[in-house]
Amino acid sequence: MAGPRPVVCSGPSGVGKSTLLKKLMKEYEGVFGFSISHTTRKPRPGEKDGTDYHYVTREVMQAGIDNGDFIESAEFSGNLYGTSKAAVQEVQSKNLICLLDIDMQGVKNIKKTDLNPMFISIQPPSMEILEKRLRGRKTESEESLQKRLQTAKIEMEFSKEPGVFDVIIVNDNLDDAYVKLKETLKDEIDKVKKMSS
Ligand SMILES: Nc1nc2c(ncn2[C@@H]2O[C@H](COP(=O)(O)OP(=O)(O)O)[C@@H](O)[C@H]2O)c(=O)[nH]1
Ligand SMILES: Nc1ncnc2c1ncn2[C@@H]1O[C@H](COP(=O)(O)OP(=O)(O)O)[C@@H](O)[C@H]1O
Repeated sequence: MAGPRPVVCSGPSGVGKSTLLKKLMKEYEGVFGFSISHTTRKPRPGEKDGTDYHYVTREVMQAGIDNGDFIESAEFSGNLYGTSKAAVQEVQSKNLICLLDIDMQGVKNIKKTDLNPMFISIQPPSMEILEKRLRGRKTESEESLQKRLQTAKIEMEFSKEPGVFDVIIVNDNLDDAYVKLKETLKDEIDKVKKMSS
């Protein structure tokens, strides 16, 4: 039987998706499970293979895609990213709320599947603040940063299309955005807690 309804979080690079999702998983251990995507990008300092992503070569990833192992996949800023069927099944088999952190193309493609998640858009207060956060993270080269900012503009336009997202959260003050995220997910959190008690 299918578990609780999955949750998709999407938004431009540097907006704070990972920060918010990590907070959520820390506070609600045993409620949420992260869908660990595959990517061809290199791990950043502090990122762990099998926790943040499965880091693979383009050849391995493409073979998996050709083999039908992925629910969706996309090219983002020169790298491949994708959600494997196994990643989602792993979380759902434990009856946890499956959290997916995916880009705009992933959102479009997931809408064509029967996953039926809640779609949440995380937005920056402004493009200036987004750039400041991305620079402050110190993970990107100038070239990668510019690419991400270009894509961010397209993602921001997409998020304004009616009916794409169920909820829009502006991540200005982190604590406020986190409270809004928790409020959005309150009913699902309560359901999972009740089932496991
Ligand atoms: N379509 C899709 N996008 C993904 C997947 N995993 C991560 N992404 C997106 O890829 C983009 C780049 O992710 P990442 O390299 O970790 O950079 P960050 O967003 O700046 O932390 C982000 O928009 C993620 O949401 C996936 O499995 N599928
Ligand atoms: N509300 C916020 N105010 C200030 N800085 C933030 C806020 N949310 C996240 N950050 C910082 O912005 C940077 C990008 O956040 P991150 O979670 O990596 O974004 P994403 O996963 O969306 O790419 C990180 O350095 C993070 O600590």
